[in-house]
Amino acid sequence: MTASHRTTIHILGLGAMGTVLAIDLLRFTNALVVPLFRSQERLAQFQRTSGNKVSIRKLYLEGSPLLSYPVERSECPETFSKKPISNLVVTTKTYQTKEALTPYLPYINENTNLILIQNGLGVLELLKEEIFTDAKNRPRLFQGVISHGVYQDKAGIFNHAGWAGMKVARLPWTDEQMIQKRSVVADDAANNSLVELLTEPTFAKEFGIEHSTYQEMLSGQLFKFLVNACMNPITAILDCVNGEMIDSCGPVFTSIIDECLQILRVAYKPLFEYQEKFNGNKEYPDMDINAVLTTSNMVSEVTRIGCDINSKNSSSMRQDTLFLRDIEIEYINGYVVRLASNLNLDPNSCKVNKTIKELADLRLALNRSRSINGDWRKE
Ligand SMILES: NC(=O)C1=CN([C@@H]2O[C@H](COP(=O)(O)OP(=O)(O)OC[C@H]3O[C@@H](n4cnc5c(N)ncnc54)[C@H](OP(=O)(O)O)[C@@H]3O)[C@@H](O)[C@H]2O)C=CC1
Ligand SMILES: CC(C)(CO)C(=O)C(=O)O
Repeated sequence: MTASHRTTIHILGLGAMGTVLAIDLLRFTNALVVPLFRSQERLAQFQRTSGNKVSIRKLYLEGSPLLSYPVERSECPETFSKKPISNLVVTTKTYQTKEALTPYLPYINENTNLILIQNGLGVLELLKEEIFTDAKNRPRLFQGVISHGVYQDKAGIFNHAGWAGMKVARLPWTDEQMIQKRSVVADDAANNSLVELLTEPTFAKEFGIEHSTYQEMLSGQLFKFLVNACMNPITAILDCVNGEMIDSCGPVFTSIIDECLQILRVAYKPLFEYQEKFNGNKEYPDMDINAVLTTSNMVSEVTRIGCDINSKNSSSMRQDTLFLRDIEIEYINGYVVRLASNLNLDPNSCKVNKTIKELADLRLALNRSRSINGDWRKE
């Protein structure tokens, strides 16, 4: 990339994740960062209340400084320039993806780089089956598995609480492209404008970017999925802070993880067979997935990451149930239930995750009903 060249990157979903990414792109690259809002009203609100600036408090830095950077351009469907989009980041909640993308579909084509930065699984299937159904006009797709932790406080300020990086890889549109050669990574690093931007040395170091093959990213995505499949619904259902359940969560985590892994092993068979087929072949990276994604290892990893490292955190799903917002359960435990059905597995094979999903939905419904009808326990 020449010094004068400026990459434009649109961000659809300027919430916690959109903001943490936008700030570091503005700090460490010369990219033109363009947030896309849902409506003229939300765009005007951003311009009025923030003075066209994105801000975040870096809690992990000495003195917790509040960083603010001006945004040169921001748009919404009504004001959009109607030019093709080169690079698009999607940082909405998973269940908001389709609605958010719809107004911009005429400007997304086979030359667009689209990166999903979201938790959970299932959005790839949604893009294939409901959004980009014409195989000839599909964007180049990427996934970011992000482990940074950001929450919005009562004053509306985003707080970057945990620095933990992001794994990035190109997503395959077909199952046959699931296992990638190292050359795919090298080619994108040299020729793809989005990857070039995300791997610019200063930005990549400061944001913690790890660019890899799909199978390497996927193993990290399944790992993170298991963390979310345990931590998010259980903290929401019990209405507790992550660390409060550290001494007693082992049995329920074991049931959730064991069932998820049995289903994921069928759905992602090429990944679980990777080691015996590809390790030792220089064209592919070596991986040890079967040592990492075991029930006992994952129960201790989920407990360590969820309840110990994030002990003082309130999970994103619990936060959503407290603020009466929709929850991402269909893309976490609900995803495993849909997989079991799509794979024609015995309905009993997903009964733990089905029950956990139903209880999380019930928790949200109960909180919503109490906000209207009052809390009967206090009467
Ligand atoms: N927060 C965290 O620490 C982490 C979050 N994640 C994952 O990242 C993803 C994003 O989460 P997070 O950033 O926390 O979510 P937020 O709710 O903070 O942000 C979502 C943003 O999307 C915007 N949005 C929704 N619908 C539209 C639309 N139709 N058009 C334009 N913008 C829209 C929302 O705007 P509006 O206000 O108008 O609704 C909001 O600004 C989730 O999948 C989450 O699980 C992953 C790791 C950590
Ligand atoms: C890691 C964890 C569970 C931290 O709370 C998280 O990812 C979330 O809250 O969504």
